[in-house]
Amino acid sequence: MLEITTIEKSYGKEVQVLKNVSFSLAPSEIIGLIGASGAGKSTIGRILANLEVADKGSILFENQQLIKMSAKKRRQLSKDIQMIFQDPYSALSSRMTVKELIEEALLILKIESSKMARLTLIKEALKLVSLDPDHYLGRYPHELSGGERQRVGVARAIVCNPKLIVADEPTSMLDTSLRLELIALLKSLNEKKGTAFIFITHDIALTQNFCQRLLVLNEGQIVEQGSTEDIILHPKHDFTKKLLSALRKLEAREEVYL
Ligand SMILES: Nc1ncnc2c1ncn2[C@@H]1O[C@H](COP(=O)(O)OP(=O)(O)OP(=O)(O)O)[C@@H](O)[C@H]1O
Repeated sequence: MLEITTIEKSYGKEVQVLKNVSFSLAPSEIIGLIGASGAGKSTIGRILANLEVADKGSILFENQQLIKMSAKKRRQLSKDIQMIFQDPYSALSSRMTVKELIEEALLILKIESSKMARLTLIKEALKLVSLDPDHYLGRYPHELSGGERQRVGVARAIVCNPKLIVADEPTSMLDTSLRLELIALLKSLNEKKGTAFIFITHDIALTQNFCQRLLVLNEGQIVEQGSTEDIILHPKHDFTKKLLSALRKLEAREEVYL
Protein backbone atom coordinates (compact mmCIF):
# COMPACT_ATOMS: atom_id res chain seq x y z
CA MET A 1 0.00 0.00 0.00
CA LEU A 2 2.74 2.42 0.97
CA GLU A 3 6.40 2.43 -0.03
CA ILE A 4 8.52 5.24 1.37
CA THR A 5 12.06 5.46 0.02
CA THR A 6 14.83 7.71 1.35
CA ILE A 7 12.70 10.71 2.23
CA GLU A 8 14.40 13.77 3.66
CA LYS A 9 12.98 16.84 5.33
CA SER A 10 14.64 19.98 6.67
CA TYR A 11 13.25 23.06 8.35
CA GLY A 12 15.41 25.98 7.24
CA LYS A 13 19.03 25.38 6.32
CA GLU A 14 20.25 23.99 9.60
CA VAL A 15 17.64 21.60 10.95
CA GLN A 16 17.50 18.33 9.03
CA VAL A 17 14.64 16.48 10.68
CA LEU A 18 14.42 13.38 8.46
CA LYS A 19 17.44 11.70 6.88
CA ASN A 20 17.01 8.80 4.53
CA VAL A 21 13.80 7.37 5.97
CA SER A 22 12.54 4.25 4.16
CA PHE A 23 9.82 1.81 5.11
CA SER A 24 6.77 0.13 3.67
CA LEU A 25 3.29 -0.78 4.84
CA ALA A 26 0.97 -3.52 3.57
CA PRO A 27 -2.81 -3.02 3.25
CA SER A 28 -4.51 -3.39 6.66
CA GLU A 29 -1.15 -3.53 8.41
CA ILE A 30 -0.60 -1.77 11.76
CA ILE A 31 2.87 -0.46 12.45
CA GLY A 32 4.19 1.46 15.42
CA LEU A 33 6.65 4.32 15.17
CA ILE A 34 8.67 4.86 18.33
CA GLY A 35 11.59 7.15 19.13
CA ALA A 36 12.79 9.91 21.42
CA SER A 37 11.07 13.26 21.51
CA GLY A 38 12.07 15.36 18.48
CA ALA A 39 13.17 12.31 16.45
CA GLY A 40 10.86 13.27 13.58
CA LYS A 41 7.93 10.90 14.16
CA SER A 42 5.18 13.49 13.79
CA THR A 43 6.95 14.94 10.76
CA ILE A 44 6.60 11.58 8.98
CA GLY A 45 2.89 11.54 9.89
CA ARG A 46 2.39 15.12 8.76
CA ILE A 47 4.05 14.43 5.42
CA LEU A 48 1.76 11.46 4.83
CA ALA A 49 -1.31 13.50 5.80
CA ASN A 50 -0.27 16.25 3.36
CA LEU A 51 0.37 18.77 6.14
CA GLU A 52 4.07 19.01 5.22
CA VAL A 53 6.02 18.26 2.05
CA ALA A 54 9.16 16.10 1.94
CA ASP A 55 12.21 17.67 0.29
CA LYS A 56 13.49 14.52 -1.38
CA GLY A 57 12.74 10.83 -1.84
CA SER A 58 9.76 8.85 -3.01
CA ILE A 59 6.38 8.09 -1.44
CA LEU A 60 4.37 5.56 -3.39
CA PHE A 61 0.81 5.17 -2.15
CA GLU A 62 -1.02 2.46 -4.10
CA ASN A 63 1.54 2.97 -6.88
CA GLN A 64 0.95 6.70 -7.10
CA GLN A 65 3.90 8.99 -6.44
CA LEU A 66 2.82 11.54 -3.79
CA ILE A 67 5.96 13.65 -4.03
CA LYS A 68 5.70 16.12 -6.90
CA MET A 69 2.03 15.23 -7.48
CA SER A 70 -0.08 18.27 -8.42
CA ALA A 71 -1.64 19.97 -5.38
CA LYS A 72 -5.15 19.26 -6.68
CA LYS A 73 -4.52 15.53 -7.20
CA ARG A 74 -2.74 15.30 -3.83
CA ARG A 75 -5.75 16.90 -2.10
CA GLN A 76 -8.04 14.35 -3.72
CA LEU A 77 -5.90 11.57 -2.26
CA SER A 78 -6.10 13.11 1.21
CA LYS A 79 -9.31 11.27 1.94
CA ASP A 80 -7.37 8.01 1.82
CA ILE A 81 -4.78 9.09 4.41
CA GLN A 82 -6.17 10.71 7.53
CA MET A 83 -4.54 11.69 10.82
CA ILE A 84 -5.71 11.51 14.42
CA PHE A 85 -3.99 13.95 16.76
CA GLN A 86 -2.65 13.77 20.28
CA ASP A 87 -4.62 16.52 21.92
CA PRO A 88 -8.38 16.07 21.85
CA TYR A 89 -8.74 19.55 23.36
CA SER A 90 -6.98 21.61 20.70
CA ALA A 91 -7.76 19.39 17.68
CA LEU A 92 -11.43 20.46 17.48
CA SER A 93 -12.65 23.99 16.86
CA SER A 94 -14.69 25.10 19.87
CA ARG A 95 -17.21 27.03 17.76
CA MET A 96 -18.47 24.07 15.76
CA THR A 97 -20.92 21.37 16.76
CA VAL A 98 -20.01 17.70 16.47
CA LYS A 99 -22.08 17.51 13.27
CA GLU A 100 -20.30 20.52 11.77
CA LEU A 101 -16.87 19.24 12.78
CA ILE A 102 -17.38 15.92 11.05
CA GLU A 103 -19.19 17.46 8.10
CA GLU A 104 -16.28 19.85 7.56
CA ALA A 105 -14.03 16.90 6.66
CA LEU A 106 -16.55 15.80 4.01
CA LEU A 107 -16.91 19.33 2.63
CA ILE A 108 -13.16 20.01 2.44
CA LEU A 109 -12.58 16.76 0.60
CA LYS A 110 -15.76 17.22 -1.50
CA ILE A 111 -16.87 13.71 -0.66
CA GLU A 112 -20.65 14.04 -0.83
CA SER A 113 -22.68 16.86 -2.37
CA SER A 114 -26.09 15.94 -0.92
CA LYS A 115 -26.80 17.24 2.58
CA MET A 116 -28.89 14.19 3.48
CA ALA A 117 -26.23 11.77 2.28
CA ARG A 118 -23.63 13.67 4.34
CA LEU A 119 -25.81 13.41 7.44
CA THR A 120 -26.09 9.66 6.91
CA LEU A 121 -22.28 9.34 6.70
CA ILE A 122 -21.84 11.51 9.81
CA LYS A 123 -24.29 9.37 11.79
CA GLU A 124 -22.58 6.17 10.63
CA ALA A 125 -19.18 7.51 11.71
CA LEU A 126 -20.55 8.48 15.13
CA LYS A 127 -22.09 5.04 15.59
CA LEU A 128 -18.77 3.42 14.68
CA VAL A 129 -17.09 5.32 17.52
CA SER A 130 -19.96 4.41 19.88
CA LEU A 131 -21.43 7.91 20.19
CA ASP A 132 -25.21 8.04 19.83
CA PRO A 133 -25.91 10.59 17.02
CA ASP A 134 -29.15 11.74 18.69
CA HIS A 135 -27.19 12.78 21.77
CA TYR A 136 -24.01 14.14 20.24
CA LEU A 137 -24.72 15.77 16.84
CA GLY A 138 -25.65 19.16 18.30
CA ARG A 139 -23.05 19.30 21.08
CA TYR A 140 -19.99 21.56 21.21
CA PRO A 141 -16.51 20.26 22.18
CA HIS A 142 -16.64 21.93 25.62
CA GLU A 143 -19.72 19.82 26.36
CA LEU A 144 -17.73 16.61 25.84
CA SER A 145 -15.27 14.62 27.99
CA GLY A 146 -11.69 14.06 26.79
CA GLY A 147 -12.53 10.53 25.66
CA GLU A 148 -15.63 11.73 23.78
CA ARG A 149 -13.62 14.45 22.05
CA GLN A 150 -11.03 11.93 20.96
CA ARG A 151 -13.88 9.79 19.56
CA VAL A 152 -15.17 12.77 17.61
CA GLY A 153 -11.62 13.23 16.25
CA VAL A 154 -11.65 9.60 15.17
CA ALA A 155 -15.15 9.98 13.62
CA ARG A 156 -13.86 12.98 11.66
CA ALA A 157 -11.00 10.89 10.33
CA ILE A 158 -13.05 7.80 9.47
CA VAL A 159 -16.02 9.56 7.88
CA CYS A 160 -13.94 9.79 4.68
CA ASN A 161 -13.39 6.02 4.81
CA PRO A 162 -9.56 6.31 4.70
CA LYS A 163 -7.34 3.41 3.78
CA LEU A 164 -4.62 4.57 6.18
CA ILE A 165 -4.81 6.42 9.49
CA VAL A 166 -1.75 8.01 11.06
CA ALA A 167 -2.50 8.13 14.77
CA ASP A 168 -0.12 10.56 16.49
CA GLU A 169 -0.05 9.62 20.19
CA PRO A 170 -3.86 9.61 20.31
CA THR A 171 -3.98 8.01 23.74
CA SER A 172 -1.35 10.04 25.57
CA MET A 173 -3.83 12.50 27.06
CA LEU A 174 -6.38 9.86 28.06
CA ASP A 175 -6.53 7.92 31.30
CA THR A 176 -5.98 4.16 31.32
CA SER A 177 -9.57 3.02 30.78
CA LEU A 178 -10.14 5.51 27.96
CA ARG A 179 -6.84 4.42 26.39
CA LEU A 180 -8.01 0.83 26.31
CA GLU A 181 -11.38 1.89 24.87
CA LEU A 182 -9.76 3.88 22.08
CA ILE A 183 -7.40 1.04 21.21
CA ALA A 184 -10.34 -1.39 21.09
CA LEU A 185 -12.11 1.04 18.77
CA LEU A 186 -9.14 1.39 16.42
CA LYS A 187 -8.64 -2.40 16.43
CA SER A 188 -12.28 -2.92 15.44
CA LEU A 189 -11.88 -0.42 12.58
CA ASN A 190 -8.89 -2.38 11.39
CA GLU A 191 -10.84 -5.65 11.56
CA LYS A 192 -14.14 -4.37 10.12
CA LYS A 193 -12.87 -2.02 7.43
CA GLY A 194 -9.30 -3.14 6.89
CA THR A 195 -7.96 0.32 7.77
CA ALA A 196 -4.15 0.34 8.02
CA PHE A 197 -2.51 2.30 10.85
CA ILE A 198 0.77 4.02 11.57
CA PHE A 199 0.78 4.46 15.31
CA ILE A 200 3.13 7.04 16.79
CA THR A 201 3.52 6.27 20.47
CA HIS A 202 5.63 6.15 23.62
CA ASP A 203 3.52 3.35 25.07
CA ILE A 204 5.19 -0.07 24.89
CA ALA A 205 2.17 -2.01 26.17
CA LEU A 206 0.09 -0.40 23.48
CA THR A 207 2.52 -1.40 20.73
CA GLN A 208 2.45 -4.97 22.02
CA ASN A 209 -1.33 -4.95 21.94
CA PHE A 210 -1.85 -3.23 18.68
CA CYS A 211 1.14 -3.13 16.34
CA GLN A 212 2.37 -5.96 14.14
CA ARG A 213 5.66 -4.26 13.34
CA LEU A 214 7.74 -1.49 14.90
CA LEU A 215 9.99 1.17 13.40
CA VAL A 216 12.52 2.82 15.71
CA LEU A 217 13.43 6.36 14.78
CA ASN A 218 16.47 8.18 16.14
CA GLU A 219 17.45 11.67 15.04
CA GLY A 220 15.56 11.39 11.78
CA GLN A 221 16.76 7.92 10.83
CA ILE A 222 15.19 4.51 11.22
CA VAL A 223 17.75 2.57 13.22
CA GLU A 224 15.82 -0.67 13.58
CA GLN A 225 12.62 -2.25 12.32
CA GLY A 226 11.03 -5.66 12.75
CA SER A 227 8.18 -7.55 14.38
CA THR A 228 6.97 -5.91 17.59
CA GLU A 229 7.84 -8.99 19.61
CA ASP A 230 11.40 -9.16 18.24
CA ILE A 231 12.09 -5.48 18.85
CA ILE A 232 10.62 -5.44 22.36
CA LEU A 233 12.16 -8.73 23.51
CA HIS A 234 15.42 -8.73 21.52
CA PRO A 235 16.35 -5.17 20.56
CA LYS A 236 19.61 -5.10 18.59
CA HIS A 237 20.50 -1.44 18.28
CA ASP A 238 21.92 0.36 21.34
CA PHE A 239 19.49 3.22 20.85
CA THR A 240 16.49 0.84 20.88
CA LYS A 241 17.76 -0.75 24.11
CA LYS A 242 18.12 2.67 25.77
CA LEU A 243 14.75 3.88 24.48
CA LEU A 244 12.88 0.80 25.70
CA SER A 245 14.52 1.03 29.11
CA ALA A 246 13.59 4.74 29.38
CA LEU A 247 10.00 4.08 28.27
CA ARG A 248 9.64 1.24 30.78
CA LYS A 249 10.84 3.51 33.59
CA LEU A 250 8.33 6.12 32.49
CA GLU A 251 5.53 3.56 32.48
CA ALA A 252 6.49 2.29 35.94
CA ARG A 253 6.39 5.87 37.25
CA GLU A 254 2.97 6.45 35.70
CA GLU A 255 1.68 3.32 37.43
CA VAL A 256 2.87 4.69 40.79
CA TYR A 257 0.88 7.88 40.18
CA LEU A 258 -2.28 5.97 39.20
N1 LIG B 1 7.47 23.76 11.61
C1 LIG B 1 8.68 23.52 12.13
N2 LIG B 1 9.70 24.39 12.02
C2 LIG B 1 10.92 24.14 12.53
N3 LIG B 1 11.24 23.01 13.19
C3 LIG B 1 10.26 22.11 13.36
C4 LIG B 1 8.94 22.29 12.84
N4 LIG B 1 8.18 21.20 13.14
C5 LIG B 1 9.01 20.38 13.82
N5 LIG B 1 10.25 20.92 13.95
C6 LIG B 1 11.41 20.28 14.60
O1 LIG B 1 11.60 19.02 13.98
C7 LIG B 1 12.03 18.05 14.94
C8 LIG B 1 11.13 16.84 14.84
O2 LIG B 1 9.82 17.18 15.27
P1 LIG B 1 8.64 16.09 15.36
O3 LIG B 1 7.44 16.80 15.86
O4 LIG B 1 8.56 15.37 14.07
O5 LIG B 1 9.25 15.13 16.48
P2 LIG B 1 8.57 13.91 17.25
O6 LIG B 1 9.49 12.74 17.11
O7 LIG B 1 7.17 13.71 16.80
O8 LIG B 1 8.61 14.44 18.76
P3 LIG B 1 7.57 14.25 20.00
O9 LIG B 1 7.67 12.81 20.42
O10 LIG B 1 8.13 15.18 21.03
O11 LIG B 1 6.20 14.65 19.52
C9 LIG B 1 12.00 18.75 16.29
O12 LIG B 1 13.33 19.11 16.61
C10 LIG B 1 11.14 19.95 16.07
O13 LIG B 1 11.55 21.02 16.90
